[in-house]
Amino acid sequence: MENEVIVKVENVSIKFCLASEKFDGFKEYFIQRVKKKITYQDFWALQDVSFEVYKGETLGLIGVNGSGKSTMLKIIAGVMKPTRGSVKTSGVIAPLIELGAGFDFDLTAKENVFLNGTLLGYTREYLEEHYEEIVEFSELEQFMDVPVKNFSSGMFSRLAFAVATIGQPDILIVDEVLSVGDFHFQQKCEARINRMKENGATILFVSHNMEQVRNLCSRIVWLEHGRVHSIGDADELCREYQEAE
Ligand SMILES: Nc1ncnc2c1ncn2[C@@H]1O[C@H](COP(=O)(O)OP(=O)(O)OP(=O)(O)O)[C@@H](O)[C@H]1O
Repeated sequence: MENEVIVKVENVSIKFCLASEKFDGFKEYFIQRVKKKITYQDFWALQDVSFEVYKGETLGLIGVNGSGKSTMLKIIAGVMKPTRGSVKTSGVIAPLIELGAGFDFDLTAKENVFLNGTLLGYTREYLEEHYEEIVEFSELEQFMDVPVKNFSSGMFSRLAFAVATIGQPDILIVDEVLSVGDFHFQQKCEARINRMKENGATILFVSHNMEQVRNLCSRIVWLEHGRVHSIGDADELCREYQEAE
């Protein structure tokens, strides 16, 4: 169906309570809390954000640091609940948000493929079937029996990306993960995302790399201080955004 809405974000706002003081540790925080000496301030990270994502499109979220992009993606992924408003999604979502969040550093790369893959919802059979593909994509053939605590951050990210992207989700959420790894690996990641796109996935993409945003996205939602600044064509808004920076 043409222009089928697959993600509908309606009047989303989210409030965080920020402590007005900083504490050196939990003990100090606890004492001050018991003494009722802590005051809290409301901070609205997103205010009244609405937009729609159409099936098969790649939509980019842009905005300066702290404008609310990651928070918006986490709400769409279901990791956070909005204080007000609603998000409706249809289909399977693969969130590439905090890569390797479920990894156990004492386990080997191979053990982590099965641990993390299971956490991401893949069955053991599916993981066994795709194991070689994961190893090949991450280019870590010689390191699969090494505990991941000995991995460099690039090696770690390569493995985490390879595991997280073996499926074909309906909605792929990509938050800054293309900045991981070296240039060669970034290109491989971009190609894999493009393949998912060709296979019909709808993609929500956050990056500070405007070239990547232009390459992958057709439409943009530009956030400013947690509000929608504008929504429109990727080339046009990327140009305007870069000129405003
Ligand atoms: N769990 C939280 N508790 C308190 N404040 C938070 C929390 N998560 C995010 N924030 C605040 O919400 C605002 C938006 O953060 P967010 O990470 O969504 O921004 P962003 O646009 O993704 O930034 P960046 O480009 O730096 O990744 C920031 O001011 C951040 O400090």
